[in-house]
Amino acid sequence: MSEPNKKSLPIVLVDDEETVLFSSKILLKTADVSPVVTMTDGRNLLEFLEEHGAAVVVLDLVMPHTPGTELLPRIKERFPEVPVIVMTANLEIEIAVQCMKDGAFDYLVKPAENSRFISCVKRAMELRSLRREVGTLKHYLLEDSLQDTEAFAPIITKSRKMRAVFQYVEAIAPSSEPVLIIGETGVGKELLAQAVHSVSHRSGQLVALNVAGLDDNMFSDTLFGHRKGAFTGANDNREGMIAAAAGGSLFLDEIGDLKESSQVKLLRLLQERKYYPLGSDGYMKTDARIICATNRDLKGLMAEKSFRSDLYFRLSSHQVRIPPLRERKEDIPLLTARFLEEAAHAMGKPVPIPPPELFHLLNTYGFPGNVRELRAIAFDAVARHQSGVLSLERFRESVFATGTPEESDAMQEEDNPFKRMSAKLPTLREAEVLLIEEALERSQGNKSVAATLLGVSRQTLNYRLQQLKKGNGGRE
Ligand SMILES: Nc1ncnc2c1ncn2[C@@H]1O[C@H](COP(=O)(O)OP(=O)(O)OP(=O)(O)O)[C@@H](O)[C@H]1O
Repeated sequence: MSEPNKKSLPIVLVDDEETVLFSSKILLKTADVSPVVTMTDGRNLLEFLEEHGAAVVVLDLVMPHTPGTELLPRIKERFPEVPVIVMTANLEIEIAVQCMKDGAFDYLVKPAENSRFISCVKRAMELRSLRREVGTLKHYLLEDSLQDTEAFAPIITKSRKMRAVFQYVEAIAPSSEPVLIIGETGVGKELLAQAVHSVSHRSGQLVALNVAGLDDNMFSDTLFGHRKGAFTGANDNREGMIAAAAGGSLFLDEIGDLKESSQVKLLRLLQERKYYPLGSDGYMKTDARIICATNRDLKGLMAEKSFRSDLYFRLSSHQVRIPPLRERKEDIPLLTARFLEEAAHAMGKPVPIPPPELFHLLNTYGFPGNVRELRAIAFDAVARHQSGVLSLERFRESVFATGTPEESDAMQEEDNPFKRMSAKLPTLREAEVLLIEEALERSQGNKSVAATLLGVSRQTLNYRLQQLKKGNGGRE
């Protein structure tokens, strides 16, 4: 059966006794299980499932028109993904065995104990949601397609790795479990968090909070809000961000920097879906989906005991890693073109033409600041540009000569290859050969780019190459 949409699928109760239906519906509602649809006649069931689908079917076995024993095999044949719980007043072990053979999820004897009934329905719902997720994942992996391209439109990419990320995000969209987005700084985690929210079509809004640097009180107050008089200066009730995210998503950025005392509170929120505003004895409930992101190594932080492992495991039910830009270089031209255009519009200049060798040059670079760094480089180049074709030299300066002071120091101390040489230094000629070879390799043989990397003109590089070929290393 095709999934009709991503809304919550109903729990369908089928029983000829209206009173049983009524009390079961109320019972499920009080346990937060909804939506519930009831039917007194099993003859309409298959048609209903065809049209609306179901999370779970609870089926009475003894009914006048179509007994549950007849319906069960037909449901399993046409809708194998829907778990069916069968109920009967008679405890007949042979019927139970037959139902389980026919694919029933579980078997309950009427009148079923309330807690057993609820837990059975909840387990069946979990199974259904897993089947739904696996089904969607399979569909994406086989079809390589996205249903909601709009949601991902702000993320510019043609990388297969990113496409796989989108497919995964779409597959987990209906789930209400948290999502953890990891990746280096500037890879686009916040953009992806927005896409996770858009693709899940929740009715509420996306509310974002950067938790780095928040002490525990600030974290609790910002997230959970407070009641009037909770502390000095709390003159009014204030709603927290979690309330603003009702029906939507809460994005917690820099989660690796969350203080340990706040980690406990977040864990409780995730587990119980409840929170206490500061100064309140009564709890509030939330249905907001939690999306977290970090560029820190959470496993490393767990090993150092600065990030709780129970929180990590709770957060990472759905984990998404965004690859760094150097692992998807095919995105560099697209992103550069977009950023040059954006920069030109922002600065009221005509969109500049990138020089043909630009992408070779950019491909040689590792982009530690990822897309954010590329964006900054493009904006800087446009700011300094006058007209026509952009100067490759401008990019070279941005890319290779704008290391931070710390980076320059590190270069002197650690990365200077000569410092590590215990034996004799290479001669100038040897060093020149090595440098030229390395530049040509990095630029994949493109001489203009190699020359730019070496800080000389193409003519000079050609001249040096000719001299080296002749074997005189440039001696006149
Ligand atoms: N694929 C992309 N297409 C367009 N813009 C992008 C893309 N990826 C990132 N950006 C832009 O790069 C900048 C950084 O992205 P973002 O803030 O999402 O990164 P981040 O991974 O959350 O970084 P940090 O870890 O430092 O918070 C933003 O201006 C964002 O719009």
